[in-house]
Amino acid sequence: MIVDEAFLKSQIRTVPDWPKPGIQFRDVTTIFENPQAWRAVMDSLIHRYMNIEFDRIGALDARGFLMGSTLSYALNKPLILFRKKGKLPYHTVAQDYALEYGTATLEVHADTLQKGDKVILADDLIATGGTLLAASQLVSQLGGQTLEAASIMDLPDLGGSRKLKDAGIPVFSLCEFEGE
Ligand SMILES: O=P(O)(O)OC[C@H]1O[C@H](OP(=O)(O)OP(=O)(O)O)[C@H](O)[C@@H]1O
Ligand SMILES: Nc1ncnc2[nH]cnc12
Repeated sequence: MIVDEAFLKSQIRTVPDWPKPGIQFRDVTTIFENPQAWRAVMDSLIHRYMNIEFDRIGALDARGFLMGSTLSYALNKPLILFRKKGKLPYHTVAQDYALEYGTATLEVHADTLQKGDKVILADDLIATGGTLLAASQLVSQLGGQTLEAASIMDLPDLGGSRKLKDAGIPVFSLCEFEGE
């Protein structure tokens, strides 16, 4: 089962000029508020990963937490939280990255992975790819491997999915906003 792309796109709100002029903000809160759309999104992702061998789900702060949590529950896999800087209490490893509208640092607990672990990363959206690339660099730094990066939507005009693929990270998105 895979959600219909046109239906999914129609359920995502676009907010022009937020948080900065020129940015078309793709607002996924409208998916979370819509049980039919949210269930279709999560059923699609669960279906994709239910027969694949992997060890952990990595969820990206903040909207990726909702996807990662649901996948972890449904597939009975450990959940790793990749958090924005300064939120995790124990020993961490950190990676700086650039966003469409700023810079940030992602952290994860240093003992969150075992060497050789295969990880599925989950985030709502791929724009420049900086966030997912930073998470996959942290996975590699800890001796793991990113099996795939899963997102609800890809914004290919910003080049992120291409950048991830070029870095050897397979990408899966349920819909794309291209040239719009
Ligand atoms: O592909 P990229 O250019 O890295 O952009 C994608 C990231 O940007 C958004 O998060 P944001 O950093 O705005 O933070 P939030 O989830 O805390 O709102 C989105 O949820 C992704 O995590
Ligand atoms: N255009 C966009 N819409 C929503 N979230 C984003 N994160 C980075 N770019 C974004």
